[in-house]
Amino acid sequence: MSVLDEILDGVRDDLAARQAQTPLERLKEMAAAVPRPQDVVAALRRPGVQVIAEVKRSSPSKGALSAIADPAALAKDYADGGACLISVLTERRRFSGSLEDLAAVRAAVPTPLLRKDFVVSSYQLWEALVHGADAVLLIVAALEQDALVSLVERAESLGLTPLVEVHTEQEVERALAAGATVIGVNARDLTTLKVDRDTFARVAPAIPDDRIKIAESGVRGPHDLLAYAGSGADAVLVGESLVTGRHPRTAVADLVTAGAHPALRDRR
Ligand SMILES: O=C(O)c1ccccc1NCC(=O)[C@H](O)[C@H](O)COP(=O)(O)O
Repeated sequence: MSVLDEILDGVRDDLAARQAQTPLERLKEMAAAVPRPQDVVAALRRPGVQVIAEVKRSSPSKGALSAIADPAALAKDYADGGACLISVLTERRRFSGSLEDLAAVRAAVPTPLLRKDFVVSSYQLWEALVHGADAVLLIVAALEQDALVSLVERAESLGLTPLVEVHTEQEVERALAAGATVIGVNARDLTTLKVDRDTFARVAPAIPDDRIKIAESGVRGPHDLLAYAGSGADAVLVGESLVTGRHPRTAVADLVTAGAHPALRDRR
């Protein structure tokens, strides 16, 4: 069984437990009381290469990364550094995240938020909405095509922006067939966990220019942002190097400064 399959098994078990505790109808009532999600596409279309900063405590590939006792404080650093979107991992077993982290970050910053999880059911979209997300990750490799299409449609109908994640050209075809506007190319192969920074340059040409292209994983600093930008990335998603570094606000600000270089503005 691949790591991704193991993660998905745990996600489904945890999801069943939450569904038993909070029926969908109750979640829908709660969603009626939260503001409509922000326009993430507009945020990602700003000039230059945008920075998505991730709240990530641990990972299957690296184990424990950072205790992050106060995810809201970290998110404030990210927002102050100029992140255009903050990604909050909510998967519990392998990433030590939670929906409570997402709600705490929502209460602390006005920046748009991405619920980063392994979404397999529309129930998780309602959870994302209730806990303050503006966008949700949908991983092509984790979903049959019918489920992907229906989750993209359902997310959009709730006002959530789906970030559809791919790793190969074939997965780009599936993302496009599902109508994805925002497509993330993950340099990490979720079956082997290996990071290959050349993945974006190989896969991104299959993504039409009217879509938003995000380079995910493996960004150690401005030089990696610039390399991804050179291959056409509109944004980069960064986790490990920010949570393991000593100065997350400065690290985000350095990335934002690199992404705002005049040569990278007005490329769209
Ligand atoms: O990070 C992992 O080990 C991982 C394993 C299996 C599925 C997903 C995984 N990570 C999610 C991500 O894609 C990253 O958190 C995100 O792209 C940031 O990457 P990085 O900057 O390399 O932490």
